[in-house]
Amino acid sequence: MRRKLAAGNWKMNGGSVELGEIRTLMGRAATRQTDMLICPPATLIDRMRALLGDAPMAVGGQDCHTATSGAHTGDISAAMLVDAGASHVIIGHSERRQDHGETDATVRAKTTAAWNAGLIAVICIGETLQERENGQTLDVIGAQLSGSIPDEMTPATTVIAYEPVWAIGTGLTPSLEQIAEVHDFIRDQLGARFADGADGVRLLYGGSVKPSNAADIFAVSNVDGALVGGASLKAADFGAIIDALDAA
Ligand SMILES: O=C(CO)COP(=O)(O)O
Repeated sequence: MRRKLAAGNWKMNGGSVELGEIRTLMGRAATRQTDMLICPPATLIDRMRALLGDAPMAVGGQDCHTATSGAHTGDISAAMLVDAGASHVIIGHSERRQDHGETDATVRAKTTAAWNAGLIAVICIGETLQERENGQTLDVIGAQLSGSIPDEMTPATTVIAYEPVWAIGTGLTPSLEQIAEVHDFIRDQLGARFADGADGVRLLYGGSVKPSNAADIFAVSNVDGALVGGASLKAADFGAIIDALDAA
């Protein structure tokens, strides 16, 4: 049985003030029906981990470099994220693919770097609106899966987030049937490629998840949780999403 996971991606938002929002979520972590992960900006990882103390909430980065160290101004290695207190890292978010030209090969190399440092990789995939309108969604997802995930994948080290690019920050979401189609497809693809244990990999849906649509989305087959952007910045909203996941 896969444990559910509520993951928040703060993106390039949040500072000392927003950090305090975490306190109100700490009580919910005690229920442990749903695993919780927050990925704040790298500047907050250390302080967030310290603030959480022993609370069973994971803290993650939003990206890491492929190299372990070296002359890469502005970049952060996976080992540095671990040193700051992170246990997870988001890799291949569509905003990184778009803004920084990250390809499936980049995502694959970063994932290996993350694993080598002991991090759990949250690998993001998803189609653009044009790709969906062209009927290419499953082809795109299939190619991203095979290109982005290294052969050494295990359920313990990997989470996959399906985030349709056109649903991110837009208030738009795919229909429940469309979400089911993609999540079932991802599960099948993983099963075909990774005989052992692919069934244990958690599949998150991301893209305009909010309290009002969370319960419906979490009832969809092969949806094991959510990767939440905007709504994860407000403790009340993220808490309501966690509640929906707990009840699913
Ligand atoms: O990109 C996302 C999470 O990684 C989703 O963002 P929103 O929840 O703001 O649409």
